[in-house]
Amino acid sequence: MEKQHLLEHLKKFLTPRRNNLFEEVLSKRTNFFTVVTQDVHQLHNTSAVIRSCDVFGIQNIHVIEEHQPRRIDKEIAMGAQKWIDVNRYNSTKECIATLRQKGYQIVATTPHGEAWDLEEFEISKPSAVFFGTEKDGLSEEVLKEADVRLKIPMQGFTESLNISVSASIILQSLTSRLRRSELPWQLTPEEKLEIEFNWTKKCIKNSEQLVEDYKASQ
Ligand SMILES: C[S@@+](CC[C@H](N)C(=O)[O-])C[C@H]1O[C@@H](n2cnc3c(N)ncnc32)[C@H](O)[C@@H]1O
Repeated sequence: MEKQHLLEHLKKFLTPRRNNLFEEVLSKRTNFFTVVTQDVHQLHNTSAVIRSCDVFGIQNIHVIEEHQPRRIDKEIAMGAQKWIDVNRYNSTKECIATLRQKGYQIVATTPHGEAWDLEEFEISKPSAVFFGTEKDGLSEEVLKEADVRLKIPMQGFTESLNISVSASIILQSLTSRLRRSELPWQLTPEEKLEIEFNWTKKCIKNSEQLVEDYKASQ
């Protein structure tokens, strides 16, 4: 309740247009699907995936950096990382365990072998959708651990799609079907409050001071 009051206070420092936009975007956000990248080499690829998460309404992305440095390309994400929760891991094992604990099935995307075609993939379960590196794809560890494998059917000579292109195609399909379904895909009121609070704070220059002043005045 205190956070709700604090948010109402902070919202006075934003324009009505900005506050309405936050509410509109939040009403379309989901945690029903979440995205995971595993040791992606090219920063612009990770950043492009983050940007697609924002566009398709995925609130959380999980970035595994077991063999890659911890950097995200701000320019290419076009500021999208400001609106998305980026969860970082040093180990694939830890990431999988965390996501399973949150109730996600593990979905490995791959251009090879036995896998569900995207349009036939059953969307009824909360899913963490894993994407692999540019050269080698997902590790054996993820492919073995996965509950389901998923592929975008390809008709040409090329062996695979670029990772960020495949993330966009998959997210577009999954989220459009999800929003047409009766599944409980929307964020909870608690999640919405937390996210709107963080977004609002990020848009106000002296937000920390305003929060302190407000608390002191109560
Ligand atoms: C450039 S591909 C990796 C190619 C790699 N040689 C391999 O064997 O997987 C990078 C990532 O994009 C995704 N991807 C690419 N093409 C795909 C397809 N047709 N279906 C599903 N995912 C795909 C997968 O996550 C893959 O790990």
